Parts: sequence; C-alpha cells; structure tokens
Amino acid sequence: MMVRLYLYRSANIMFLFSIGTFVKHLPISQQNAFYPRRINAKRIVTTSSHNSSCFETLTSRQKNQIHHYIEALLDWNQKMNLTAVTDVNEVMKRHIEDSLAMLPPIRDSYVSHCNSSIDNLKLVDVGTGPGLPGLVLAIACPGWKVTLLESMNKRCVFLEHAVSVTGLSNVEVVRGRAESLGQNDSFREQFDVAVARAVAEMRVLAEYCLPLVRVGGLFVAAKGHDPQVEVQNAEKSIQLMGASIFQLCSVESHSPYGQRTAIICVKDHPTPRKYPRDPD
Ligand SMILES: C[S@@+](CC[C@H](N)C(=O)[O-])C[C@H]1O[C@@H](n2cnc3c(N)ncnc32)[C@H](O)[C@@H]1O
Repeated sequence: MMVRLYLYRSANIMFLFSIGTFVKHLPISQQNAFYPRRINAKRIVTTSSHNSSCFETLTSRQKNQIHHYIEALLDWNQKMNLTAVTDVNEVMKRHIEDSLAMLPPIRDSYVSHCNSSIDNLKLVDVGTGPGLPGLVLAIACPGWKVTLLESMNKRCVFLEHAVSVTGLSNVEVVRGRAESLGQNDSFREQFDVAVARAVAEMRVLAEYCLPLVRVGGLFVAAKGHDPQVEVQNAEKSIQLMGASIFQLCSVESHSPYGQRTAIICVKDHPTPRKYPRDPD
C-alpha cells in the first residue's frame, strides 16, 4: 500500500515537473495560456522572427562603424574587463545581434503607444557597460539622441574612445549611478525611452530606470526567454514608480541566446519624489 502511494506521488511530481519544463520553453504568448493571471501586462505579444539578421539591414557606413566598435572593444578588452567574449564572430552574435534584436520591439511599442515622432527619440541606456545595447542602437538609429549611463569610470573612458572611433555625434557618455541621476533634474523624467540589459533584476531595474523616463515614455528591459517570475516580483515596484507593464515581447534573436524577451513598461504618472532611493 505504502509503495503504491509512493509511486503514485512520484508519478504526479514527475508529471507536474515535465509540464513546468514544457511550459517554460514555450513563447511568452503561449506560456500565458497556462498562467492566465500571473502577469498584469496589457498586451502579450510575440514579434515575428527575423529570417535575416538585423545587422544585414544596416548601411555600409553603419556596418563599418560596428566593425570599428568591435575592434576597439576587443583591443581594450586585453587591458580591462569589458566582456567575456573574445572572438569577433562571437561579439557579433552575442552582443551586436542581441542588441539590435531590441530595435523592433522598441520601435513597435513606441509607435503604437507614444504620441511623438520616433525619429528624434531620446534614449538612455542604464548600466551600459561597454555600450550594450546603447552604442549599437545609436549606430543603427543616427537620428536618436543616446545617453550611455555607466557608474564605472574606466568603462566610461572606453565609451568615449568608442564614440570617437565610430565617429558618432548622437551619443553622450555620463558617469554616475542611476539612483543619483534619477534625483538630478537635468536627467529626471527627461527621456522618451530607458533601456537596460544584464544590469539587475527587474524589481531593482524599475527603480533605476523609470524615474528617468518622461510620463508617456517607455522602459524596455532585455531579458532571457523565461522572465515570468522576475516580472511578477517587479509588478509592485513598477507601479510605485508610476508605470505599468505594457507588453511582454518575445524576440527571436540571431544570437546564440535564442529567444529573448523585451519587457516593456509605460510611464503613466510622474514618479514620487522619494524614488529612486539613495543606496547609501
Ligand atoms: C553586467 S554589466 C552589463 C553591461 C551591458 N549592459 C551589457 O549588456 O553587456 C552591468 C553594468 O552596469 C553598471 N551598473 C550597475 N549598477 C549601476 C547603477 N546603479 N548605475 C549605473 N551603472 C550601473 C556596471 O558598472 C556594469 O558596467
């Protein structure tokens, strides 16, 4: 009897585990059929996958700029820790294509939601590191005004060098912490879009990024294929910052990371003055 009960329970656990694993690997839009009430997003969409790489759509001038950037990145990487990737082709796939993959969701959601032209958008990349995705987006969209925000001085020195070798005139490098800039009126609520990739979990990122976004603007976080729990844990923080989750967008990236998710939040109200809080 005991053995039968044990076998029955084990079979149930195995079944639930395999369903969980199966669901985790579905695109976001289909995952939500299994978790209908988990995330309070206004739209759950999957972008069409791109058969050709985003890089191929760039002009030859832009492709050259990307090549100069990669050269500088790998050269300086020998002296300072900028990336774990050390091969040109890998940088192209893991960093360039992965950054460019964020463009369609940014463009689509901005055009469908924000009442201003996308051509001269003001974007801040929070925790840009060596310029990802911000510097790559600045190359792809020369009409945008891009601010690269980074707290580490030596990375900012590299960023200034990268801006110089690529000949970009639409990029400003700012050294500082997002928590401080969010309380500085020259930056607070001054951007149409804030982006962040590989900086912190969503709950923390919301407090870094949303104070910088104007009312009606967007915060776009680049995440992996399974951000459900992270997003759920961040819902309260996003609301506190005056925003709501507008869209979860699966992005077919040409990078080896495969499917990525763009989490898109829209700023509905001004952020209360006490946010972002001082980390010290
Ligand atoms: C893991 S790196 C990711 C860099 C880049 N976004 C990428 O995708 O490769 C995180 C970067 O965020 C910076 N950073 C972390 N917290 C920050 C903050 N509060 N304000 C500004 N930069 C921050 C770090 O110095 C680091 O360069």
